[in-house]
Amino acid sequence: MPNNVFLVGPMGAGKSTIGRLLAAELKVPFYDSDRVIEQRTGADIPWIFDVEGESGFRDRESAVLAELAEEPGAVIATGGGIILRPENAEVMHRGGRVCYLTASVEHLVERTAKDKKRPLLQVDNPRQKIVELLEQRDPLYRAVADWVVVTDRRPPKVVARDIAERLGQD
Ligand SMILES: Nc1ncnc2c1ncn2[C@@H]1O[C@H](COP(=O)(O)OP(=O)(O)O)[C@@H](O)[C@H]1O
Ligand SMILES: O=C(O)C1=C[C@@H](OP(=O)(O)O)[C@@H](O)[C@H](O)C1
Ligand SMILES: [Mg+2]
Repeated sequence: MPNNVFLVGPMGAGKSTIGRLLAAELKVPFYDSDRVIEQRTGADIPWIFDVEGESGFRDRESAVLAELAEEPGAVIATGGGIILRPENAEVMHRGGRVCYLTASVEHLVERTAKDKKRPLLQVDNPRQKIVELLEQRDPLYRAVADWVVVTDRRPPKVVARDIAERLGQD
């Protein structure tokens, strides 16, 4: 039975940042599904969205997730849209435990404003887009998650330790 930890949640929740720290804390490998998709494609995410569309990106994302879920014990940061395809929820359940990382809209807006690598947020009103995505996706994150961790006003290292402790209790 694989014993991976999957981090799910909205853009800016800290999945990539906290995932890396959590893996170091647990001394297990770390994978960020977005980075693996970019390696396999030989192009970055904005290029994939531009040329292949969101559905092309989702196809690649599901294939990479299925591959990473075969790891025996790793921390896997997913992209914010991983829960859009129901089969991905199944794959994560079979592959280990799922932690839903989230934060207030204010924090998500602030944390995602710094770079332009998220195609879905390159709109006139990213805040409104974040709110809409959360409304659509929050129930899906909750449905797949074994537990929820709020990252507001807590540095990534503290959140990583909190998750590591929680994993040790299970
Ligand atoms: N708990 C936190 N407190 C403050 N800043 C954070 C926190 N978690 C992440 N960040 C910052 O927010 C930005 C987005 O984080 P990232 O890990 O890429 O999120 P995600 O992968 O969930 O989209 C990065 O600049 C990161 O340093
Ligand atoms: O929410 C989404 O649909 C997406 C989130 C991104 O990952 P992060 O959640 O790590 O920013 C990345 O997969 C892509 O831009 C699409
Ligand atoms: Mg990320």
